[in-house]
Amino acid sequence: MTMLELRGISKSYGDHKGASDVSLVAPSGSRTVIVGPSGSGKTTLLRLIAGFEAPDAGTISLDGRQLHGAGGSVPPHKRNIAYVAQEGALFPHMSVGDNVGFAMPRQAVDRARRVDELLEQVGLPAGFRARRPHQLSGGQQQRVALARALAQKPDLMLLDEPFSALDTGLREAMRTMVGDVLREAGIASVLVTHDQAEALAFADHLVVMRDGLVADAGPPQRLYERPADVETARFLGEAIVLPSAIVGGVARTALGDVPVRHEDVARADVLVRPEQVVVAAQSESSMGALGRILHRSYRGAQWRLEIDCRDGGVAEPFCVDVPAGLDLKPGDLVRLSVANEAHVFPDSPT
Ligand SMILES: Nc1ncnc2c1ncn2[C@@H]1O[C@H](COP(=O)(O)OP(=O)(O)OP(=O)(O)O)[C@@H](O)[C@H]1O
Repeated sequence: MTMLELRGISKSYGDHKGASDVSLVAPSGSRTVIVGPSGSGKTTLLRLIAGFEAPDAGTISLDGRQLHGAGGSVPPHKRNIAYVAQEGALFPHMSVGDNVGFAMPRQAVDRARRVDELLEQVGLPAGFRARRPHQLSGGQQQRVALARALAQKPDLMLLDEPFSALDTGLREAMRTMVGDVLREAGIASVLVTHDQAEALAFADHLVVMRDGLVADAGPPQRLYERPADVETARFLGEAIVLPSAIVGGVARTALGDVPVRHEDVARADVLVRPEQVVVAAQSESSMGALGRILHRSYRGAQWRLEIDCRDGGVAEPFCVDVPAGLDLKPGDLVRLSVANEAHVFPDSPT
């Protein structure tokens, strides 16, 4: 079932196009992530969904109820949508308890109990209720902002880069916590981020934006493994793009023959992810394409090798992680092959 539906949404700021004819369908109860480079239109889309701005064209509906369209626009406070911004945006002059209880009637008898429950839900002790925002760390402020948003009992939670000010470890912990809290509360969400790893980890429905347009959308695994185009592939991770001919379900590439699901064509671009590349010392194997190690960097359990296979026909050097036990150094020659199926880009030249 469809939860959120945007049809033909456009929004310009003077000559700048924030969003161009965006259509997007988020499934019911989903955790949708909008990801894209800076300036691609992610925040614009979120603000249009929240109702902070009106689109120049198009319709927006939530659970079958039209929020914006020919019939007019529902004001933001009547959309029952919560918005958590990058910095949390807590009211600085109010206590944590008053921030969280902001949307609750002041005289409600169970207000204090409900505030404590919400604080507990986001992992904060009830003792924090009397503190002011400046007495909290960045992560704690984000937890309070989330509790305040949950207090609204929204139909949809919009999260605009809510973890970007946090350091890596805390960021991951917060992301997991937010995902769990939203799942338990049964609240659908749309998260905006420019971080592809975060997008892949949080999403069950991923939307990649570029220049105000939706470049690709679907389950994250599908987008990572079978992206619509080369730019999306590169945005979501390291991508080795190999021109090839396809004959009988096999792509003839510079890194050897690779099975593909595609009809025969004389020329197609094939995507190989680095984790599919098998690297062996030249002394160990005489099979596969020949490459040379340009650099290596230590990553604890692995080495990241930058490999040059331009003589073999791969246009650019690429990086592959190998187990730390594999003693391969810059200058060494290696044999390369590809494991598993590869993806053929649908817009490949034929
Ligand atoms: N209020 C505004 N006035 C003029 N131009 C705007 C306004 N808001 C956004 N834009 C422009 O619209 C485009 C999309 O901006 P938006 O903030 O949606 O991008 P974004 O993908 O969220 O970027 P970031 O990751 O840097 O936050 C940009 O070119 C931006 O300069």
